[in-house]
Amino acid sequence: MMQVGLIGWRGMVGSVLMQRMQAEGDFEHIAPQFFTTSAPGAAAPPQAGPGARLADAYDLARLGEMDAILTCQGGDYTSEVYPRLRQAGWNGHWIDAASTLRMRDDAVIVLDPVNREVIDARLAAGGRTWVGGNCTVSLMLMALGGLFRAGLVEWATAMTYQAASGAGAQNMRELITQMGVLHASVADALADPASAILDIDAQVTQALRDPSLPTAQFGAPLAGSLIPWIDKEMENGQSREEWKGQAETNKILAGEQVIPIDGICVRVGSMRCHSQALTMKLSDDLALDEIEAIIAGANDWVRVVPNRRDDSMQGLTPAAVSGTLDVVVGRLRKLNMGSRYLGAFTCGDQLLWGAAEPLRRILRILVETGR
Ligand SMILES: NC(=O)C1=CN([C@@H]2O[C@H](COP(=O)(O)OP(=O)(O)OC[C@H]3O[C@@H](n4cnc5c(N)ncnc54)[C@H](OP(=O)(O)O)[C@@H]3O)[C@@H](O)[C@H]2O)C=CC1
Ligand SMILES: N[C@@H](CC(=O)OP(=O)(O)O)C(=O)O
Repeated sequence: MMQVGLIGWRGMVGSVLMQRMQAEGDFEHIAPQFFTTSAPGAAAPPQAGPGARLADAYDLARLGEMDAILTCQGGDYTSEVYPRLRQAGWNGHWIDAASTLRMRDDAVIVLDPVNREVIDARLAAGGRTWVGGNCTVSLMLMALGGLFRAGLVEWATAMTYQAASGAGAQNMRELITQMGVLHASVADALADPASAILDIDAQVTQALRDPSLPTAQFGAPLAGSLIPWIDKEMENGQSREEWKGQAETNKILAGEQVIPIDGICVRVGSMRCHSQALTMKLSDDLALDEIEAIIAGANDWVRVVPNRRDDSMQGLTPAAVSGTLDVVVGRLRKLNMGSRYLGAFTCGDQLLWGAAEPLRRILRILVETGR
């Protein structure tokens, strides 16, 4: 059985990964060894078998015994351990949630419902480094990969509405705490049907701007507001999250021509679903029902939501898809700019297809192909 080292398994992404691996019976096909950066020697999760202990995630010798290592520990861990392990001659499979290695030539960004043939080609060529994509990019391609793969997208803009979870567990907590503070600031007035809404609004705005509102994680109020910047600044005026849109999409698709992709990435008060409003220029003037069929036929998880008010309000939202593997696409229509300009709105769980699921699936592919 394949010896698989798991690192970062108790973090937020790692916990979702563990749930999915358990649900899909993945542990029956591997011999797991759980590692830790904080508590070597402590009891390992039950999947490791009776009496199993956590190994030290910085113990290169122990890591080197693994056939595959799957880490959700973060970029600092990858930067510290990956080069040293490879320099020491370790030739196992490294599977990673962090962005650190994504753009390296020897790494494949894995999203097998979209780029299985890229994965297979690299496997056949002896590939050993597999990295999950940026959540926004992976979710866009799960939603609209059919159009991209059919060569129909000349360019695209993605205007995003990204969940707190993309910034980490502490940020999710801070969002809810902010919501609570705002509510508490007007709870009495809310309970009184006769109170004036403009007074309530003024109190909420005051609470939003008050230095006592907890903002240590986001650096700004998110509840009752939004934050139009995600990740670092690039010199060209993009945020790094926006830069990833074109860079990672084109690497995943591995096409011959670069498809221009750009947009503005915005953090909103959603818990764990990223949404995106897209404009695409198509290379062909296809009928809308043909477009919908191409999108819907691309993989088993994408679901086209009819462009109707009720369907959109009930089915095309974080509330509808959170915690599921469904990736919904709707608001599909030709825009006023012309018949080759398509509008779309998509939503998906950023901890599932945006983070854990592509990693779980590449591990399963490695197990099944015996590479
Ligand atoms: N958040 C996201 O949406 C995405 C994240 N990623 C990548 O995944 C990495 C990990 O992200 P995320 O899962 O959010 O990170 P977390 O902060 O939730 O977990 C990272 C590690 O922190 C340690 N830790 C310390 N205290 C706790 C605690 N109370 N509960 C759980 N773990 C704790 C654990 O290491 P130990 O057990 O060794 O102590 C854990 O593995 C990111 O750095 C990023 O590179 C990729 C895609 C999306
Ligand atoms: N940056 C994403 C989360 C993510 O996937 O990041 P990365 O590309 O570093 O894995 C967000 O904040 O929503």
